[in-house]
Amino acid sequence: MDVSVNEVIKVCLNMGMFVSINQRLDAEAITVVADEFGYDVEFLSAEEDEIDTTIEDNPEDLLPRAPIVTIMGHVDHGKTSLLDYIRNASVAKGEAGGITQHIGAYDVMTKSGKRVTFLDTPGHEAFTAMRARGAKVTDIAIIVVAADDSVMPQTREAINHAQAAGVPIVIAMNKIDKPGANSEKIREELSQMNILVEDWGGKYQSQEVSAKTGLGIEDLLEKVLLEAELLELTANPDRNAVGTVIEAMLDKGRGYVTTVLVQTGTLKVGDVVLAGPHYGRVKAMTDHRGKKMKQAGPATPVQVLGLTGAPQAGDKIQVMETEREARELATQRQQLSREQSMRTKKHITLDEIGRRLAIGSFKELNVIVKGDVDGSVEALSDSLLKLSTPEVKVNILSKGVGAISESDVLLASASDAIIIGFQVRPSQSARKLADNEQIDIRLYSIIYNAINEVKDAMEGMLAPTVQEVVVANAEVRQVFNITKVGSIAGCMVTEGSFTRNTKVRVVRDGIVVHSGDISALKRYKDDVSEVRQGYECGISIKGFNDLREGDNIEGFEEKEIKRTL
Ligand SMILES: Nc1nc2c(ncn2[C@@H]2O[C@H](COP(=O)(O)OP(=O)(O)OP(=O)(O)O)[C@@H](O)[C@H]2O)c(=O)[nH]1
Repeated sequence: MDVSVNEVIKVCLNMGMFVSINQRLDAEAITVVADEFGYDVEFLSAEEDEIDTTIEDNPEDLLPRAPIVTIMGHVDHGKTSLLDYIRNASVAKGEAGGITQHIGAYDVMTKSGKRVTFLDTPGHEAFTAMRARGAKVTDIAIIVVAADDSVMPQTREAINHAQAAGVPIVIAMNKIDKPGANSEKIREELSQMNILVEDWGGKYQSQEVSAKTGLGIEDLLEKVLLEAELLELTANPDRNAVGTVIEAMLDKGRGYVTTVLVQTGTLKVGDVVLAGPHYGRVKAMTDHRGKKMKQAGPATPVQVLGLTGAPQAGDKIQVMETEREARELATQRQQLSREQSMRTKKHITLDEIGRRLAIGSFKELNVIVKGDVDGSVEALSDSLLKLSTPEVKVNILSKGVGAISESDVLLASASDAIIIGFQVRPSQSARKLADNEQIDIRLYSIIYNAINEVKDAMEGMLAPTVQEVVVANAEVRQVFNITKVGSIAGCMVTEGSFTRNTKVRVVRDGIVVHSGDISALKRYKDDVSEVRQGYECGISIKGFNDLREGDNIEGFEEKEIKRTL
């Protein structure tokens, strides 16, 4: 802007911001300061802001590359077994020698001579955690369903997570060797969630497999390859490599060991790389059998030695021209991340919708719905979908019964969604993660309120509303049933304080089982007016005698919240 630092500082001070010359301003402050001097600010996205890793490739330089596959599914349906079988089967084909190591990813050759790369951290949590960090690695998801079991909650979740990411799905019906296996039942159950497999005239490929005997696994890989062909996956091997960090650790003998999945270009021994806030020169590379490699092309997983620290899974890694440039950028990133750990990135909230509508950048509202019973989840999801307007589309990314979990919060973070809970609560860890990630979790006990609030937000007119604010929490440690009085819960107040007038909710396994008022609040035998955090007390609840050990009693107040749009 061609103004002196002192002038900038003066403007900041006038706005009540006490800044120093070394301080970074946030986007909002920058806009205001620039405006003072008659400038408009245009923000580039974080990636554009740094170095250009998206060098345009000439179409003629692009060559087909192997697909990158993640395996997801319900607990014990055979994700790990399938990954292990595929890995070991490829060793048997004459490549034996090295001992297979779990380095986070591996690639195999199919019988038809094509390569497929697998991410070796099964499960949708890992998949979505990467996505939440901005890394898009997976091309295709294999959803494993045990044919002797059923489509389970985590099967549904995995499908939702893959779909939210726009990643095509291939179904593997596993454990087909077992006497109780019934793949027809699985097809039926999948169809109920709109996943119609090809055998039933749908678009989803599926394959019966056994991770124990290997039956059907070659066919499964061929189907994955077919799916990959439709995606026309290409990359330019003839450029500086860019990839994603899959995992990293400190090895006593070898220093920092980083598993990298090269996505484009070719990574070579001797290259200088920048990986998140770390850098280094590639000293050596090995594949998942410990075999030394001189170079690694697109879709190849390699273990890299030579970095100065351990980047996080999902960090981007890229080749730099000079070590000096890499070091400077690494230092800059370390400083930025220190500063940014205080701020968090802005995810969508209901209150934020009005602002985004006003600047015309709001086209889709992504929602995750959790509820206490199937009926209410369906009713709520249907009504929310109907709120779509020509301007703003409502997408239900995922819906399900049960407490709001960490995996829900991760999905919200990866897909910029809000979470709506009906008569359910977030688990402790989910609440913490949501705080960190700044995810808007809205809890309702009346469907009508949920729909109205979202509707108002979408019309850009969230009126002042009454919001419930949790003011106290207690754990039920013991329950006494006293004739004529009913049940009294012996509790420990773990947060805030309860008074006799505090409204309460009983939460069991994340689901609200009762809402109402306290009828008695006691310390030992005496009635008291207040009990604070860290104290034990007895609580009984008006008209509710089903208190159980392990329940949580949540105290809340209704506060009028003024919306500022
Ligand atoms: N008979 C039979 N058993 C299988 C098959 N696949 C997996 N199993 C068994 O099922 C159990 C669970 O398999 P895992 O591979 O650990 O399942 P997973 O989905 O990775 O489980 P988590 O890692 O706990 O989520 C193990 O005891 C396996 O031996 C199969 O095709 N046939």
